[in-house]
Amino acid sequence: MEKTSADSLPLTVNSSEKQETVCIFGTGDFGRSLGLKMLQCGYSIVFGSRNPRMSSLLPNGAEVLSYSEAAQKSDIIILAVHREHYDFLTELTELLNGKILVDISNNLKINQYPESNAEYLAQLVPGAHVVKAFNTISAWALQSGALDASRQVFVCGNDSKAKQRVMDIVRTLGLTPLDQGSLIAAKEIENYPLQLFPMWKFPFYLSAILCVFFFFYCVIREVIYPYVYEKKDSTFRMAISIPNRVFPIAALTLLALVYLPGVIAAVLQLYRGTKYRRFPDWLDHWMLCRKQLGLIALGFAFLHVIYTLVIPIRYYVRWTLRNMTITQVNLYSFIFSYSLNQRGILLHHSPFHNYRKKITLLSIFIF
Ligand SMILES: NC(=O)C1=CN([C@@H]2O[C@H](COP(=O)(O)OP(=O)(O)OC[C@H]3O[C@@H](n4cnc5c(N)ncnc54)[C@H](OP(=O)(O)O)[C@@H]3O)[C@@H](O)[C@H]2O)C=CC1
Ligand SMILES: [Fe+3]
Repeated sequence: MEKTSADSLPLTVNSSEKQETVCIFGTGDFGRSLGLKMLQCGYSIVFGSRNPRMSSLLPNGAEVLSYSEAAQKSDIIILAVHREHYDFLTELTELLNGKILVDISNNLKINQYPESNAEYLAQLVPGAHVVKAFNTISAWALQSGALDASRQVFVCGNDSKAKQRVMDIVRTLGLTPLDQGSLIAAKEIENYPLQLFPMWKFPFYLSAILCVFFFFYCVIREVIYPYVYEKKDSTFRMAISIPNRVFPIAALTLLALVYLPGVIAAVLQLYRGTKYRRFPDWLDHWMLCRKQLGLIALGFAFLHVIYTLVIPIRYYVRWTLRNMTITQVNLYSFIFSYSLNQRGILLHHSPFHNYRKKITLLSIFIF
């Protein structure tokens, strides 16, 4: 009873090829979004549901059956059900023997259960090949297509063939699979969505270290050194001048760190003579957080702009300018008075004396 609609036209698979059937258990938000995306990418979808007749809003072209009927239609089953409701699977253990079960579930708290949801699933259905995937992709991102922020799908599992098949699906959906190893890694993967900004940790620490280093370097050069050698107190520089020197240095250093891993990767590929070998972990991680490094660099550049705009209105700068003006006005009026004096005009009885004061006050007001 398969319907075809514009929604379900294959984008990446040749329509003459036989469509691979994938089963999705659960017709909730995530199940529906994933089902629609997979239909669009050329898969044939069978939903498993507690109430196949009641299920509404399902994408056109998908079949809805009971859990046991749906399980028989495919050897790969994606579980879009919360962990707390996994119990019903124990009745299906026979049916699920040898099948690939994809666990996409998340928890509400970090380390909520002693074992990961994927490992729990593997215990419930020992005959199935459990693979963890998709938990870092939201239903909204799948629907809206706004996947730029979360293209990465972390995949792990004990059976390499099963894992490979899931990674193929991930690629077909236009996402990037990242092999995280065996099912033990599931616990960490399940914690990712609960950690605030996981990819921001390294860039954040790095920029903090850079700032502290350059700040102390500038303090030594511009505050401690003048104090020791000239007994000059320049501590006020620590508020604006020095940070305004640190921000652009940090921004440029971070920008360089955004481009550097690409160059290292290119050199490594040339050296190895192939682009099909994994980069070392440190380079992989560095490449993955380039966007964050770039955004922090942009933040520093922005701070540099604000501080640069603030500098001319600072008391110290205004005071220096005023002093300079007063000195200049005094000098010119002295020269002027001197030349008048030379011509025999009595300085203190002439109107120029008062005039000189006015010029000085006017200049101060202007500056
Ligand atoms: N929503 C999201 O953005 C994301 C969700 N996930 C994970 O996907 C899984 C599903 O999430 P989501 O679709 O949002 O959740 P929903 O609550 O929208 O859907 C859960 C589905 O589970 C099925 N189900 C099976 N047994 C039960 C039961 N006893 N009680 C209630 N429902 C049951 C139901 O389908 P039916 O009625 O057809 O039987 C239900 O629609 C969760 O594990 C979640 O952590 C992961 C990443 C993102
Ligand atoms: Fe500048």
